[in-house]
Amino acid sequence: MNMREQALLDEVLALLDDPSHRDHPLHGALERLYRHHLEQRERLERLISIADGFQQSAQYDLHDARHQLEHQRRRQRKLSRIADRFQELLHERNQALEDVSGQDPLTGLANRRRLHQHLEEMTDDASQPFSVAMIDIDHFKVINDRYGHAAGDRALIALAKTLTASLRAGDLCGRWGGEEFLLALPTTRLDQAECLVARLGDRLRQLDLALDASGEPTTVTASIGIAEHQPDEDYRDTIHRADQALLTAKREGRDRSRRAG
Ligand SMILES: Nc1nc2c(ncn2[C@@H]2O[C@H](COP(=O)(O)OP(=O)(O)OP(=O)(O)O)[C@@H](O)[C@H]2O)c(=O)[nH]1
Repeated sequence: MNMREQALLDEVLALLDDPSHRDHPLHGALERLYRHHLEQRERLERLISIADGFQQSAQYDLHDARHQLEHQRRRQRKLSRIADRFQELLHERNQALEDVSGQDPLTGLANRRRLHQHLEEMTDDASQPFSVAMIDIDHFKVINDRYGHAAGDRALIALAKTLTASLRAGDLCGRWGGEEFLLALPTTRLDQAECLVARLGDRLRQLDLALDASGEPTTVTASIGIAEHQPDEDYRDTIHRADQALLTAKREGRDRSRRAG
């Protein structure tokens, strides 16, 4: 209540208390008005105090909710860090297992590590010539884009099967990475390797990957680079030459093989 209001009320109360005004005709009405005003003021103060209470409790609730939300967020961030680390560990472990087993997990073919070991052994046996062939499936990205990654995986498995089924005993087919395969062909001169690779190219071309829902055959072609190991050559250099020949095959239009010089 402000001071002016209080002064007015004091004045009214003094008038009401003054015995000389007791018989005044407006005395009763003024007294009722005064009491009514006091009651109204009391009610208003109660309402204000209830509203204050509500506001305070709402502030507490809001503060509490913010606190809980922040706590939840911190927990979520921590959990997601743990999950990420767990994924990393799992990945590292799988990688380690894959390395040890020497097997590509998708196709079951020899992995890159195993191919290295194998070629190193072949190089050590200096009495035997050998050739390598690097095979890269043409436009494989289109398969993934058109039919999805899972279908792409199925296609790689089917291609790997076709490759291994077409090889001679003693030949090794491995997955060099992605949609690239490497053949290690013992006791094989470049001409023989070229014949073998031509046969493989035909088989791959004829393979229906059966990915199209309409029943239309899905086929692919491959580009292949071949190189014969040279005496005293590091097998990595032989692979490099096969890779260069493969690039030439790609450049010259794909679906063909090229010999390394
Ligand atoms: N589904 C699946 N796709 C793979 C895998 N590894 C590699 N790829 C895909 O193979 C495709 C390779 O694409 P590019 O390197 O552009 O080669 P490309 O489309 O075959 O074209 P060219 O080699 O130039 O004829 C990419 O779409 C990769 O995602 C795999 O393990 N699974």
